[in-house]
Amino acid sequence: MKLTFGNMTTELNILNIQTCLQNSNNDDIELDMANVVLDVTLFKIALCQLSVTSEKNQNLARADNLIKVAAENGARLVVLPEMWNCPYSKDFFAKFAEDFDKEDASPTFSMLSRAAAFHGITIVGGSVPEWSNGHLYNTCCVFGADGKLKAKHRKIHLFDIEIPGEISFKESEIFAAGDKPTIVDTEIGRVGVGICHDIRFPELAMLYGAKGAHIICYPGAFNMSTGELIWELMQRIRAADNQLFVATCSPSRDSSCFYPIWGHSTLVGPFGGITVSSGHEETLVIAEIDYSQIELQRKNLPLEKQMLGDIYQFVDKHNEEQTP
Ligand SMILES: NC(=O)CC(=O)C(=O)O
Repeated sequence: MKLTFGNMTTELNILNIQTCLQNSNNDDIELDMANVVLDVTLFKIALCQLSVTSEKNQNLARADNLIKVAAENGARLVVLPEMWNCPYSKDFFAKFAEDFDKEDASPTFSMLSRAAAFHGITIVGGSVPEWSNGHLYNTCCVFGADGKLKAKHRKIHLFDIEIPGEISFKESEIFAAGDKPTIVDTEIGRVGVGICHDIRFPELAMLYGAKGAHIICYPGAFNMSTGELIWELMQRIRAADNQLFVATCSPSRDSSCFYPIWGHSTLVGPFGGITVSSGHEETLVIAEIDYSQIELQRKNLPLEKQMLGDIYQFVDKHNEEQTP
């Protein structure tokens, strides 16, 4: 297993990782953002770019282990990929799905909850297929450091694509779509959640930005065609437009499967620059997040003040209110 930091990929070596981390102090600061007061503004995030197999138990064990390594290396927020307990394939989604309301019957839910509590970390649990009331969803669970479920995001925008000769895939043939955005207060700040194709819809990210998100996490599994073209672009523009952090986490690539995945799990800062990005192999990416960068970027370039509300306005339909 490799570990990635900045431009460097290394065999797991704790000293190496830590000497590469930015030298910054740990002073807590208060952010003037949507009245959110945080007690942590500088912390490590881990992106678990997992290799996914057709053995669910193996996938769970791999994820459990990578979460442990991430926590041992100081990560306070761990993000998993889209569809990490199950191959990204219509042949597997229903077979691997779990009903989270029956916790005893949901090994995935139990493992994530236990790991979050044991390590005292926040986990954005990637996504897995969920059964609920006869429907199948592509769902991300967020667990707090006490192991309790904090939020559940069901992929809102299902990925239907038809590029002749390249790719044909219709999630809507098997999944039902989620019907609401997900923004949640955690120990490491206010987190907006989207799953893969959700990243293509700027309004969702704007909504999270307007509601004071510090970071948007997008577990994703972009394919080879769209991955090369726009995976990085999407993340950078969502971060730059909204002046916040964006983290993506993908499964690693298996070139022999029906849906080879692009990989390249990434952290982007509020200036739109890439903090760290992986290749396509299995890896654990650890990086430092400093929320004072959000404040700095917004002070240097006050987009919110420069917006022309009398010419255009963003309407938050979900709450039937206008923001900002
Ligand atoms: N899983 C997805 O939603 C894939 C996607 O968006 C892509 O472009 O690939």
